[in-house]
Amino acid sequence: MAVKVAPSLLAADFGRLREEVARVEAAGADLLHLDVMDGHFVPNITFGPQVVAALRPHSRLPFDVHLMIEQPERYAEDFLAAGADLITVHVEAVVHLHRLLTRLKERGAMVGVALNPSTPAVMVEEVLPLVDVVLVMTVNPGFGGQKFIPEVVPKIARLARMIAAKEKQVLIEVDGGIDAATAPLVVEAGAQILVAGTSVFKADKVEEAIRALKEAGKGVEVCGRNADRH
Ligand SMILES: O=C(CO)[C@@H](O)[C@H](O)COP(=O)(O)O
Ligand SMILES: [Fe+2]
Repeated sequence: MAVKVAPSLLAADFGRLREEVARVEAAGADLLHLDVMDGHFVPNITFGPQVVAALRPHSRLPFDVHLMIEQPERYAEDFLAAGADLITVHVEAVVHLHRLLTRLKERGAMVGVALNPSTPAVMVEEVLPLVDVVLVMTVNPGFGGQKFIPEVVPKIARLARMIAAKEKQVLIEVDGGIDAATAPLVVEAGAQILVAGTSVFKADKVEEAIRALKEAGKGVEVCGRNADRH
């Protein structure tokens, strides 16, 4: 499968969100990554479902909503109603994860589970049959423009092996500090969706930045086989 690129709106100009979405869509983005932060789970606050709903009519891209909030079970359905296609919750933020994922799947959503850099891969093993995506944070969540944490790469490979053993299609998404230099490392370990904020929105040429991320995936076999090297 070709690597997909999900520009993170966190690095966009918040005064011109609609134009910024159009800019990355025209430049070849595959999904739009929307970071929701509550000032509790992470030390930063972004936006709520109203912003997602306001952007929804202006883009054909699948909306990939990354909830960095406590008690996501209180708000996840509001984001679905606002137009999220894929909704991702942090395993560290939910007590009854199986219940929440089941409820969201029943609503027809694509669902993801996210892991902070310090959270082991095994924390998602029991819910793999319920999810479409595992989001591996390659920075500590809360801010854009942080430095990629290379120690997370072996966890991507472990997850890829875990998924291959279950014979269920689950995509691995990576988020934080992804650019043309770090993308090959995560793709080789098994990542299939690359979230990129700074390296896309702050690039001189957005189209070239997206192309460079996709190129990073070419010639690298993904998902499981290369994972054995780690
Ligand atoms: O979820 C987050 C941060 O918590 C990310 O989605 C960032 O927005 C990625 O930004 P860059 O590291 O690519 O600048
Ligand atoms: Fe994110």
